[in-house]
Amino acid sequence: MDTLKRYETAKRLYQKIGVDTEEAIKRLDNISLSMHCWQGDDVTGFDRKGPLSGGIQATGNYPGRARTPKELMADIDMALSLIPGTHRINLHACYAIFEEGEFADRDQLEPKHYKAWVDFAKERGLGLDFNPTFFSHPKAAQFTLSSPNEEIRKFWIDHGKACIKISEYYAEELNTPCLMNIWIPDGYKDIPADRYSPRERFKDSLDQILSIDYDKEKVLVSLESKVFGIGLESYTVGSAEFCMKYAAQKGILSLMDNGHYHPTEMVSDKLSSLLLFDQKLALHVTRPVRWDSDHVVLFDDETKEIAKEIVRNDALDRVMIGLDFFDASINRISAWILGMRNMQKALLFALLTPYKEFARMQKNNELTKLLVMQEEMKSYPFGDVWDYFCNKHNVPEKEDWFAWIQQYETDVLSKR
Ligand SMILES: C[C@H](O)[C@H](O)[C@@H](O)C(=O)CO
Ligand SMILES: [Mn+2]
Repeated sequence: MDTLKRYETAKRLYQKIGVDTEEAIKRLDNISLSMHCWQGDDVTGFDRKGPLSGGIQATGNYPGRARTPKELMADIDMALSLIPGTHRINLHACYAIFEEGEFADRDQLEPKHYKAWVDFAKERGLGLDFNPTFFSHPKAAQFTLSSPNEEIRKFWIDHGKACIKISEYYAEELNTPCLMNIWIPDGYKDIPADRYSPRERFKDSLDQILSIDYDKEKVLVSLESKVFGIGLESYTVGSAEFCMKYAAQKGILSLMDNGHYHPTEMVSDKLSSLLLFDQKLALHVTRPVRWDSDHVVLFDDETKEIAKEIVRNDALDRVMIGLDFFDASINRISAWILGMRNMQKALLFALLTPYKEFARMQKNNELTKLLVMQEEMKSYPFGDVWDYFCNKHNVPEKEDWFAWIQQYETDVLSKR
C-alpha cells in the first residue's frame, strides 16, 4: 500500500479515539530541534589540537570524522537533508573559525570568529544556539569558573562574557533568539574537604558573566547541572540544586540533560515541576547507558515520556529541545539523523495520544482503562503517520535514508 493510503487508514483509526492526525502533523511541522554540531567531530572543535577533557568521552574510531569547518558543514548539510523540517544548529565556542595564521584564545573570542557559521545558517534559514567551552583547554585542567586561582577564574569569566556577545550577534543576524548554555566540568575525584567555597566562587563568576549588558530577549542564558564526570566522581560544583536555585534566583533558564542524574531519576518526571515555576526551560536529550555515555537518542521509553510531558503540558513553545550525544563508534551522520528523527518520532507519538481524554480518566480514577489504553496506543499505526510526515517533507521514509549515507560514506567520508 502506498504512503498516502496507509496514512488515510491510520487517520481514520486515530479519529475513532479522538486524535486529529492533521493537527498533530501541523504541530510537528513547527517544532525546531537544536542539533549539536559536536557529534560530527567527536567534540574536537577547531581552536585547539588538544584532547577532549572535562570528564566526558567520545569513544570509538569510526572513519570519516569531520576535520575542518568545510567538512563539518558538509556533513551537517547531509544530515539535515535527511531529517524532516527546519531545525537549529547548536555550536560550541571551540568551533571558532580563524583566518589563516590568526588565533584568539577563549577569553578573546569575537563575533567575527563565527561569521562563517552565521553565513552558513543564513543561507539555510537555520537558527543558531551557543555554548561557551569550559573544557579541552590548558586552563581547564580541573577548575574553570570555580577555580581558586583568580587568574584562571578571570580567564573563564571573560570567556563567558565573550560568548554572551557572540550569542547576541547570532540572534541579531539570524533574527531568532539564541540559547546560550553554560556547563562547567569543575569537580573532585575524591571527597572534598570544602564543598561550599567552589560553589561560592562559581556563583560569583556567573554573577560577573551575567552582569554585562545584553538583550535578554535575544540571548537566553541557561545553566546545565551534572551529577558526576569521569575523574570527577565525588563532587561536581554545578550540581542540580546549585543550578536550579541559581537559575531561579537570576531568572535564567535551567537546562536538564537526561544523562546528568542518578540512573533511576527521570527527567520526564522533573519537567512538570519546572514548568509550574519557570516560563521557559531547556533540554539536552541524550541516552545514558549505565553512565553519562551520550549514546544516540533512541525512540525509547524515556524519550517518549519526555516528549509526552512537553506535549500534554502544552509546553512546546516553552521547552527548548536540544540533543547532546557523541558516538565515535558508528557513522557520525547516521547518529545525527537517527537521534533527530527519533526525537521527532517521540514528539509525534505524543501528539497522536488522546492526552486530554487520558487525563480525564486519571482524574476520574479510571486507572485500569487508562493502563489498557496506554498499552493499546503502542500498536496504533503510528509508523504510517510518520512515513506520511517524511513524505510530505520530501525526505526518505523508514530506513531508506540510510542508503544515502552509505553512498556519502563511499564518496566522501572514506576519502578523509
Ligand atoms: C559538549 C556539551 O556541552 C556537553 O556534552 C555538556 O552539555 C554535557 O552534557 C557534559 O556532560
Ligand atoms: Mn549536556
